Amino acid sequence: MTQAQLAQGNSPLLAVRDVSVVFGGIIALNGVSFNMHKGNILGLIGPNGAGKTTLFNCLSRLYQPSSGDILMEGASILTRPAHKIAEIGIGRTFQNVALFPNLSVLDNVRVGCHSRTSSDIISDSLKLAWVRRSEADVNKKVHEILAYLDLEEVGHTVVSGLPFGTQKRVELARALAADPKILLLDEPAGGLNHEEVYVLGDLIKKLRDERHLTVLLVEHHMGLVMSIADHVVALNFGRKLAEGTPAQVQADPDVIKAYLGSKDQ
Ligand SMILES: Nc1ncnc2c1ncn2[C@@H]1O[C@H](COP(=O)(O)OP(=O)(O)OP(=O)(O)O)[C@@H](O)[C@H]1O
Repeated sequence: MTQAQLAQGNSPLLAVRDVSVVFGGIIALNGVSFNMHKGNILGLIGPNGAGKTTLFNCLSRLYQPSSGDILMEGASILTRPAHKIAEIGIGRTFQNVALFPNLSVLDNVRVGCHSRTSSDIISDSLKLAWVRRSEADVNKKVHEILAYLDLEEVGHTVVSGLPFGTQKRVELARALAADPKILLLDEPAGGLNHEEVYVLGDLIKKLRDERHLTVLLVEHHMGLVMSIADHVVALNFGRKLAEGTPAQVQADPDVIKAYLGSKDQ
């Protein structure tokens, strides 16, 4: 058990309970359960078609499980629509980046703050004092996040003109702007070069250590997962194959077999 788990009495921040997802005749997830503990990085791995994206989409509420439950701080998230998950502290990034390409970096990150501000059209148009205060707070926060992620220099640049690696960092900045407790990262290393993956790994660890974020990382890049995850869950054919520390999962015969194929093949 990690220090973080000991400190919180081992009750999970997020609990996946016996989750199954069936698409027509295909069982994409079959009774998957695991816990995510505060301040941990959890790596979700598995070969192609294992069910990682399906589970990620359940956590971000794009898919509704056919059975089972997902609890955040003890309360089910399954009644919440996808556009309301930021309010309960779940942030996400997308595999292929889903920013507003024609807006600046600053404006994209401002959008992320929106889920945590409570303005309305009348207060906005009258520029009431509390709206002005809230705008100032948003600007302060956006600049703090850009500085944290080393994006200040490109703050006024339109996103579509930026390299892919930088766009991924902008997406991370937008997710952080909503003050998430849990950050769901969908293949963040996809499309990055060796050096960028290394920098990304350091950044994710920094978010855990300095901002006390809990991170779920769906990733094919084994080097990244095994070097930064506190806990790893391996899926195969929709079932949980193994879980434990990176070293335990890497040494698990069923995991090795799933990745390499059996000797008979
Ligand atoms: N919308 C869908 N409709 C029908 N079947 C689906 C759907 N989404 C996923 N599946 C099936 O569910 C299974 C799990 O797929 P999923 O995409 O979750 O796996 P994955 O581990 O993310 O794979 P990859 O690493 O290739 O992205 C696969 O058999 C897939 O074909």
